Amino acid sequence: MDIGAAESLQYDFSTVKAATNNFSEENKLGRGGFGTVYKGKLGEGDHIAVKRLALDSGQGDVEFKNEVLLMAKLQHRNLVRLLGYSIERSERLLIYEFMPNASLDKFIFGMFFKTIHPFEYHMLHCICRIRVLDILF
Ligand SMILES: Nc1ncnc2c1ncn2[C@@H]1O[C@H](COP(=O)(O)OP(=O)(O)OP(=O)(O)O)[C@@H](O)[C@H]1O
Repeated sequence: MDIGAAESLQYDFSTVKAATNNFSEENKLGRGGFGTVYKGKLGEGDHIAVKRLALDSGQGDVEFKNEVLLMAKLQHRNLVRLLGYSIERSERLLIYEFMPNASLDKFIFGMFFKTIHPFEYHMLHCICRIRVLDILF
């Protein structure tokens, strides 16, 4: 793994915590198989979506950073960008660009892929979270 590249994607945990108003209920966007997602805003910058991974993932730091690096390298106009990650003790956060119409993507993705196995569905959905607005308009 390119440690330098991984470190450059790392966000300060307290900054992300503050950006999501301390992971407040009001900032909650939804919950998936791996944890809860919160809306946040970094300073005067764009909105972000922060996935707070469930604490019992059992994944080591190196594996986690490897996956983040891999996901961050996947860039396409119809893929939601992973901006970075944050780690503090057992806490792991994934920071994505915010998609205003995220709830629609599940519906559309489901229409196309609902016949495949749930695990494959989950993996595909993780990789291909669709930028619904881009596709529809
Ligand atoms: N980048 C994002 N921008 C805006 N909302 C998001 C974003 N990512 C996730 N969400 C919201 O958070 C919810 C949970 O997302 P998450 O990716 O954790 O799980 P999921 O897609 O519902 O299921 P799975 O865990 O099986 O992938 C989504 O349904 C969506 O409403």
